[in-house]
Amino acid sequence: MNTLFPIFVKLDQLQTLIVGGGYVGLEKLTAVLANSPDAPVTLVAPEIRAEIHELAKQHQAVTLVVATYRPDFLDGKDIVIVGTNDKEVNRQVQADCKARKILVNVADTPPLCDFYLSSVVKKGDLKIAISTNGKSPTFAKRFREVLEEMLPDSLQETLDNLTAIRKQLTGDFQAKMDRLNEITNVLK
Ligand SMILES: C[C@@]1(CC(=O)O)c2cc3[nH]c(cc4nc(cc5[nH]c(cc(n2)[C@H]1CCC(=O)O)[C@@](C)(CC(=O)O)[C@@H]5CCC(=O)O)C(CC(=O)O)=C4CCC(=O)O)c(CCC(=O)O)c3CC(=O)O
Ligand SMILES: NC(=O)C1=CN([C@@H]2O[C@H](COP(=O)(O)OP(=O)(O)OC[C@H]3O[C@@H](n4cnc5c(N)ncnc54)[C@H](O)[C@@H]3O)[C@@H](O)[C@H]2O)C=CC1
Repeated sequence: MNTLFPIFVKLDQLQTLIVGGGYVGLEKLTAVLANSPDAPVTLVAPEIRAEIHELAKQHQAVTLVVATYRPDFLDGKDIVIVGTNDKEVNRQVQADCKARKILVNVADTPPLCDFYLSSVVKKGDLKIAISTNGKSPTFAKRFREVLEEMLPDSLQETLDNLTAIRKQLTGDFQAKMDRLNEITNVLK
C-alpha cells in the first residue's frame, strides 16, 4: 500500500536548500524550477556543475554557495534536498534536518526521506503528480510521458471556462456544487 500523502507545496513561499552540485543536484534543482521558477533556492557544494550555474543565471531567486555543507546552512530553511556523493554527509544533513524538524529528501536513500519527488504531468494549470511508492521511478517517468501525450492542449480552455462559470454562479454552496458537477459530467 502506498501510504504517501500527496500535497502541492508553494515553494515560492518557502526556503529550499539543495546540498550537492553534481548530477543529482542538477536533476533536483531542475525539477524544482520546472514547477516553481521563482522559488528561493540555495544550492551548496564545493564543486558545482556548469549547468547549475547556467540555471542560476536564469532564475534570480537561486543562490549558489561554493562551500562544503555546514549545519548553519540550515538556518531559515523549510525544505532540504540532499544528494552529495558522500553518504556520511548525506546522513549528517538528514540527522541535522530531523533535529530541526526540517523536511528532508535524501535523493538515493528512500528510508531517510520525509518526502519523495514525483513525476509531474503538466497541461496548463492542470498538474498531476505520479508516485510509484519508490518502486520504479522509470515507470513514473514513462507514465508521465503517456499522460502528457494523452491530454489535449485544449484542457486549459476548459479550465478557464470553468473558472469563469465558477465565479458567475450564485446561490449557496450546495447549489454551486450541483451545477458544477452537472456541467463537468460530460468529462466522464
Ligand atoms: C524514492 C525516490 C526518492 C526521491 O529521489 O525523491 C527515488 C529514488 C531513487 N531513484 C533512483 C533512480 C532513478 N530515478 C530516476 C528518475 C526520477 N526519480 C524520481 C523520484 C524518486 N526517486 C523517488 C520515488 C518516486 C516514485 O515513487 O516513483 C523522479 C520521479 C522525480 C525527480 O527526481 O525529480 C524522477 C523521474 C522524473 C521524470 O522524468 O518524470 C531515474 C530515471 C531517469 O533519471 O531517467 C532513475 C534510474 C533508473 C531507475 O532506477 O529507475 C534510485 C536508484 C539509485 C541507484 O541505483 O543508485 C533511487 C533510490 C532507490 O530506489 O533506492
Ligand atoms: N547521477 C545520478 O543520476 C545518480 C546518482 N546517485 C548517487 O547519488 C550520489 C550523487 O551523485 P552525483 O550527483 O552524480 O555525484 P557527483 O559526483 O556528480 O556530485 C557530487 C556533488 O556532491 C558535492 N559534495 C561532496 N561533498 C560535499 C559536502 N560535504 N557538502 C556539499 N556538497 C558536497 C560535490 O561537490 C558535488 O557537487 C552518488 O553517491 C551517486 O551514487 C544515485 C542515483 C542516480
